[in-house]
Amino acid sequence: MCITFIVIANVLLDVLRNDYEDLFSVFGRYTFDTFCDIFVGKSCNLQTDLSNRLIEELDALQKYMAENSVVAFMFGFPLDLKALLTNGWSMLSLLNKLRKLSSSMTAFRRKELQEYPVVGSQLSFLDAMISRGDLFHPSIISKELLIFLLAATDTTGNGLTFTFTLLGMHPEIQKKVYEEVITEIGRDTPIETHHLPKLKYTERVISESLRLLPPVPLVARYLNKDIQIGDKTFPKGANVILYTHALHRNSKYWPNPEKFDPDRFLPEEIAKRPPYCYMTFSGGPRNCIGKLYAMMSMKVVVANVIRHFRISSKYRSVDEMELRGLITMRTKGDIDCHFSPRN
Ligand code: HEM
Repeated sequence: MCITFIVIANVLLDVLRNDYEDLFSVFGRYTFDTFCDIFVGKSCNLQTDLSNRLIEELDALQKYMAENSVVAFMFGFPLDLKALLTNGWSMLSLLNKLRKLSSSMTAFRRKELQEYPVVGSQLSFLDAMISRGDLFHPSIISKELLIFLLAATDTTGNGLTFTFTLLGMHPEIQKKVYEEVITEIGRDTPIETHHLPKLKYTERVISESLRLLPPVPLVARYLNKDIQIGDKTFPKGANVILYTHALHRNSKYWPNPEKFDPDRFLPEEIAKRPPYCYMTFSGGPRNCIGKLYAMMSMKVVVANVIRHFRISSKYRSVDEMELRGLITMRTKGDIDCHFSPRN
């Protein structure tokens, strides 16, 4: 898996050397390409094929879905009529396009597997589902694939965009990450799986970035029984939103919460906090299944990019970013973060 991240992260270096439109799309394209290789077993090359607008379309879809569901959630209507009339058709046609994409990926892989069977660790996630027809009915395989595609792409892509921006805002922290990467891996040595556990400071930086700017700012639950919290009862049947973004800025758990301080994630500091005050990947039985995959992917990219580029940003505090929290969080417009090649 690590080798796929590396190969695709090397293409990313070329992307960053040239002009690009929007940084969220750049990292979204990287995550989508790794997803296709690892989960589907098919290269998609979105990083180089800029005519393919899938990442931008995913963002538009999210906007439409959020407009509909937020109002539905607030007023209990099944859908917001105004939003539905203005963008309902676009939303449905984008959803349909994604369903078709996921079905065609499944059909493609099913055919390939018949012609060139693969076994064991060579199986992609999709191959594994296809080859276990006893567990996965064909009709649910492409739906599962689509859920993973949606859950994996924006989240990791936005997390990377925020991490680099925070590194650009904090040159002293950037220097420490650079030094760790050069000491533990070197400038040109290909990154391998065994290097990753050594990047302890880099990992703290990523965790802290995901605290301060969580790519998924909230999680939702439907209560199937009454829940008592302190002196409040939340009734059965209610929809509840847990606002991760606010929890991560609560000074009771995170002193000076707006400060970017990776040492909050030193083992001894983690031990001082209740575990559920860090909800980037949610918690409990329905937490994020892709957490380790995401952390591995992000570590590879941060290490590979930082040894080739200096990063800068004009922001002096996270308050200066105009954030837009829908299903995932990003900035309203372009984010200010720049990459200049190291000599
Ligand atoms: C930085 C990157 C990521 C973040 C911040 C993130 C965060 C989350 C959060 C907050 C949830 C909601 C869980 C809940 O409702 O309690 C979730 C669900 C999920 N995530 Fe992630 N995720 C990330 C990357 C990934 C990746 C890379 C994958 C796939 C490889 C993935 C797959 C999933 C799936 C399938 C679910 C649904 C789980 C379920 O409902 O049972 N995520 N993620």
